[in-house]
Amino acid sequence: MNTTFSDGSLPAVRLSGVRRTFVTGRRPVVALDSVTVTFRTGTFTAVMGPSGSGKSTLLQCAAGLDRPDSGSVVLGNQEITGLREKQLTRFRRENIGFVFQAFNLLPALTVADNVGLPLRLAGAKPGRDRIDQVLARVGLADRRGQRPAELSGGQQQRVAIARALITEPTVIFGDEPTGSLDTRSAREILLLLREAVHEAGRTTVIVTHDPVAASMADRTVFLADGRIVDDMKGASADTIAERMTHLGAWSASPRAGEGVGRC
Ligand SMILES: Nc1ncnc2c1ncn2[C@@H]1O[C@H](COP(=O)(O)OP(=O)(O)OP(=O)(O)O)[C@@H](O)[C@H]1O
Repeated sequence: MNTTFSDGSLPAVRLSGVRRTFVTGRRPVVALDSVTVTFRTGTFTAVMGPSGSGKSTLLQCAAGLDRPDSGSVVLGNQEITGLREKQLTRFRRENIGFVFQAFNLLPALTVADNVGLPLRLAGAKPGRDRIDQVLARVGLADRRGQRPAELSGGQQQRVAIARALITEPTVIFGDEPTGSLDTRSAREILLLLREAVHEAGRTTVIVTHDPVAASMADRTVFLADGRIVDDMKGASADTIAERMTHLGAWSASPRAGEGVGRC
């Protein structure tokens, strides 16, 4: 059951006591250790932490792409951990938008067909006006007939954002959405995500290694060893980078020091 915050806002996503363990070798790896966190409607949150701290697992569980061993995930008013696979797939299609580091566009389809794909998969015929409207929002109105390979990385990611927006999802999840982009394109993508939050009221949660990207979110949640160890609102890139340094992020990560001051 969802509760309302004192300012009247609703939680878009609530994870309660979420635990996720992977067993591959002899010892189980606890990727998430009783994580409880709420993402409010109309907010932009960045999830940071050292490599292997559980960021992607958190995102996957929150988005219903992975199932926790225990605990609950409520998206809007729907508890998703108990849904059967078919119901979950349908729920994801209708309520969640995804943006991945690798864009995940279909190369044989035009930009317009890529953007309309989530509606087609849901059995609806995407209207041309609707697609054009969303493409205009990401600044690609004149690219509707092109194939992804004819676009830059930043433009491809803008197509992926348009595809995520077309169903007007409750939540947009991004797993390192700026990880493959140059500084300028990364900033443009983050501004678009911010616009989706602050102008259209979407809730957005991204995983990032970049303190500058995180500083463009309203809030940064820090993970270490599968637990939430800090939660900052409106922090600067320097403050976020310092926190990451204290978590041993740069020394433990193969991406040592990467990201600071990227955007
Ligand atoms: N499918 C899997 N099978 C086995 N172990 C996994 C699996 N997925 C994640 N893990 C383990 O769970 C832990 C958390 O992984 P996760 O990918 O969530 O971390 P992360 O913070 O996103 O890391 P990175 O920043 O390097 O992408 C790691 O120890 C990882 O090896």
